[in-house]
Amino acid sequence: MKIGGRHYRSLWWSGDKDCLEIIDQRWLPHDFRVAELRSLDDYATAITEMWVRGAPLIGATAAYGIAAVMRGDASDAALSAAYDRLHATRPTAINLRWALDRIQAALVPLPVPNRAGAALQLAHEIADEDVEINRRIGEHGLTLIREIAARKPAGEPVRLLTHCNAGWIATVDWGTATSPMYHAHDAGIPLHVWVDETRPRNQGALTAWELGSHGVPNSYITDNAGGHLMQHGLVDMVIVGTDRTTRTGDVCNKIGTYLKALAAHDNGVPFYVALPSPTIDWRVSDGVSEIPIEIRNPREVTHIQGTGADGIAEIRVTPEASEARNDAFDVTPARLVTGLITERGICPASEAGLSGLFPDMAG
Ligand SMILES: CSC[C@H]1O[C@H](OP(=O)(O)O)[C@H](O)[C@@H]1O
Repeated sequence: MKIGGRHYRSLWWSGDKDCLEIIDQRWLPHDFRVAELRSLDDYATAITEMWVRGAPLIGATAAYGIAAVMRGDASDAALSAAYDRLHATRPTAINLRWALDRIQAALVPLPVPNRAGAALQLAHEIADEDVEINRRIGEHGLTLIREIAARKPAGEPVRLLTHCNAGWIATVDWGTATSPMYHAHDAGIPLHVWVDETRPRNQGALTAWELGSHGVPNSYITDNAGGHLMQHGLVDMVIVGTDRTTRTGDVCNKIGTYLKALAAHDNGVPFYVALPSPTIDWRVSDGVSEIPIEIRNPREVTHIQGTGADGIAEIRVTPEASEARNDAFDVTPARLVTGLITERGICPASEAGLSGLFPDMAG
């Protein structure tokens, strides 16, 4: 992703500073700030407080967190403590466990003196793999957008709707749901993206910011508008990301995704999910009953962050005494999902579909 003409990943290891540098998403879209993560506390705070967010990016950050700890203490005890601390940061995105399990399995058999170097190398590999996975998701998703474009008069934009930010800034690069958008835009296909604001944290503003930075036309809409736009024939396809998808194709994603899927189903609008394979949880079959849903601080609901004459500020939107509940994710049953766009191709949201593409992982 280019910002001001310079290519950035969402995070990168700085050999000079001997730390991980991240784009600190707390201040986006109003301010572009880079933060440095050094200690285990830094990494845990960055994930918990959403300095970095998005399932794939959380996983990559955790891998670098283990690598950072190994540079100081590569003992079994330190590895185990770091795993537990990072695993406890956020419960829903499966990429966190996937990355921690992968790096722990690689390090445990190694002699302690070899672990720091191996951990950093594996963290780099996880980050690089994410970029390639998302690039391929973009290529496969592009075929769907091309098919829609072919049915339209020349020059008429393909209208996509997306929820939350499953974009470049939710991954190391490209994004998942946004990757097909970038590929289609770069291929010259006219697009218009309806971007759900995505209360309570308004991650849609991140999507609007990154799409705008790449020149992709988009409109920021309220979460409640999507169904209405579909009823009026203004949405050709919905494409969202996921934080954890079951082996049967149930899709856990940002709160509100389920409602969009219901509206899409009711209006015959294709509903696709961009799904990197590290986001598949092969251990669970029923998403609604088995996926842990993160309950976040109600303050994220009662207050909203924005910018104005005095810079970035947070204001209360509810009465002082109001209580709030902040479930951060919901689960869309596979029956409402038209298809899953993976790095290996597009498949139905079903156990047969996923195991057909990933026989080496399905077990
Ligand atoms: C490419 S996965 C992005 C996924 O993660 C987001 O959740 P959060 O912002 O809380 O980390 C959202 O569910 C996105 O779809």
